[in-house]
Amino acid sequence: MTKLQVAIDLLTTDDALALAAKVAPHVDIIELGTPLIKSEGLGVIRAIKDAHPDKIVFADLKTADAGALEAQIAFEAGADLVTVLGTADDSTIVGAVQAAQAAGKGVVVDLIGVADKTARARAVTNLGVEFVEFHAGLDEQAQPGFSLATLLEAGSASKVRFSVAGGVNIHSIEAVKAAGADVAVAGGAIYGAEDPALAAAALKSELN
Ligand SMILES: O=C([C@H](O)CO)[C@H](O)[C@H](O)COP(=O)(O)O
Repeated sequence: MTKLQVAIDLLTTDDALALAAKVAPHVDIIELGTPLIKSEGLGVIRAIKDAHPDKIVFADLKTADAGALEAQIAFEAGADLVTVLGTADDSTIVGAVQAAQAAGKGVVVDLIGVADKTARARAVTNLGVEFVEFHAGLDEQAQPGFSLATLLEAGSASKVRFSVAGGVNIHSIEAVKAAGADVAVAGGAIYGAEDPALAAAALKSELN
């Protein structure tokens, strides 16, 4: 079954905790967004893991270098999964994977900015990552003509374990599931909703 991941792109630990409390019953994975971690530091990872020990806590580090070190400090702070950029050198990904294996945790490779996402997804899967994120970032989503469909086609073609992030919402989540994604990531569709719990529940029900 496709899991639901909420991406918390808010800027304070208090706001992240408040949102997580509302949506946790409806999601499988709680993601601390890159801007949140940059704003609050690793303490926000510990705060969310302490509040939700039963959830998979995903630290969206978007690591580009020093893979082992960055992964290790996030795992020590309570993260279960960390992201490394697909544009990083293979040695950075391997370093993070080694830190994950030592901690009994996992690495996700974020394909944001990668030209041939399908080929890179296959290559990094061979390095031992948990899954690969087919991701169109917030800036790419804002470009005229952006389409999630291209991302879904690339994910399906990869034949590896993958998640999809790129403005996934109630209108597109069924297509994400149909594409064979292991995880559907939704940020703005949940934290930007008038009732985030209701929005998360509606997204989850599309995946069941
Ligand atoms: O990873 C993300 C982005 O780079 C900012 O950190 C988002 O969390 C991801 O794109 C999911 O958010 P939505 O696109 O708003 O669904």
